[in-house]
Amino acid sequence: MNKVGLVGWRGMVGSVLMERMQQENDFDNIEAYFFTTSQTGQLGPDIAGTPKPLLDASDVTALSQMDIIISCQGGDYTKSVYPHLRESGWTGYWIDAASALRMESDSIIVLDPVNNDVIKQGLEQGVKTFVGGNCTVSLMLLALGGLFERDLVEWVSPMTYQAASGAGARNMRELITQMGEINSEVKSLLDDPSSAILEIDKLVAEKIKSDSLPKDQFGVPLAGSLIPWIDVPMGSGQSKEEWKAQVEANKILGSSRSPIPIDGLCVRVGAMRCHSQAMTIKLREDLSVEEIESILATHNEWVRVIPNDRDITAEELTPVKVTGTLDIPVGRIRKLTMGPKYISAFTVGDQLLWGAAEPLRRMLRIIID
Ligand SMILES: NC(=O)C1=CN([C@@H]2O[C@H](COP(=O)(O)OP(=O)(O)OC[C@H]3O[C@@H](n4cnc5c(N)ncnc54)[C@H](OP(=O)(O)O)[C@@H]3O)[C@@H](O)[C@H]2O)C=CC1
Ligand SMILES: N[C@@H](CC(=O)OP(=O)(O)O)C(=O)O
Repeated sequence: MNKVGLVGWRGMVGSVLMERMQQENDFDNIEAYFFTTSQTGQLGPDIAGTPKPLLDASDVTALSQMDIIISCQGGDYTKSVYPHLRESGWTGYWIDAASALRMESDSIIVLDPVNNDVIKQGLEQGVKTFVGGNCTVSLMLLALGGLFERDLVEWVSPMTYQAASGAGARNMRELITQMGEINSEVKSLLDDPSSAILEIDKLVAEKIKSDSLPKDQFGVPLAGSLIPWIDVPMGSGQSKEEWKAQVEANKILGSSRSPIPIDGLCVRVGAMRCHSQAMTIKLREDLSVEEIESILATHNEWVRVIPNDRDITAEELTPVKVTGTLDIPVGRIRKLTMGPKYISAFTVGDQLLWGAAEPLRRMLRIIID
């Protein structure tokens, strides 16, 4: 059995990965070793047989005993350990959630329902580094996979509504705390049906703007508001999150032709762990909505086309419906007034599952099966 080293297993992405690996009995097919950056020697998780002491995640000699390493520890860890490990002569498989190695020429961004052929070809050619894609990119490609597969997309402009989880566990806590504090501020007025809504609104606005609202993580309020910027600025005027859409999507697709333009604005909203995206798409052909729906629905087993109906959309095409599942609903598909080749679509996906952990878990299975 392959020796598999797990780094970052107790973080948010890592915990979701552990859960999925248990659900799919992946531990039956590997010899698991748990590493840590902060708890060396402490007893590891009760996941894969008898708990063993945790190994030091900075110990290149210990890491190099592994056939496969999966890291959900983050980009700083990858940058500090990966080069030394490779320099030491280690030729095992490195599977990573962090963005650090995504655009390297000797790595493949993994999303096997979309680029299984690229992955298989890479394995045959001896590629050993496989990285999960940015969450919004992976979720968009799973939703629109059918159109990309048939080369029907001339360009896409995704406008995102990204959940707090993308910024980390502490940010999720901060969002809920903000929500609670805002509610507390007007609780007695809310309980009184005859109270004036404008008074409630005034107090809520004052609370959101006040210094007493906790905002150490996001820097500004998120509850009752939104943040139209994610990650650092690029010289192009894009945020880094926006820049990733085109470069990563085209790398995943492995297209040999000139890159498909993919660009839009990325916005943080007060959802917990599901990212949503409203997309304007220019197709290369004038297809009927029925044809488009059929192409999308048959691409992979997780995508679900939601009819462009008000009640069904409100029930099925929301973060609340999708959270904790591998479903990728895509709806609001209709022709736009700009012309017959312009369509809209809206999609939602769990950014910790398909957006982070699941592509890594599936890559492990591709290697070991
Ligand atoms: N959050 C996201 O949406 C996505 C994240 N990623 C990538 O995954 C990386 C990890 O992200 P994420 O899982 O959110 O990071 P977390 O902050 O949840 O976990 C990272 C590490 O922090 C350490 N840690 C310290 N205190 C705790 C604690 N109380 N509970 C759990 N872990 C603790 C753990 O390392 P140790 O056990 O060694 O101390 C853990 O592996 C990111 O840096 C990013 O590169 C990729 C896609 C999406
Ligand atoms: N940047 C994403 C989460 C993330 O970790 O992305 P990446 O894996 O590309 O660094 C978000 O904030 O929603």
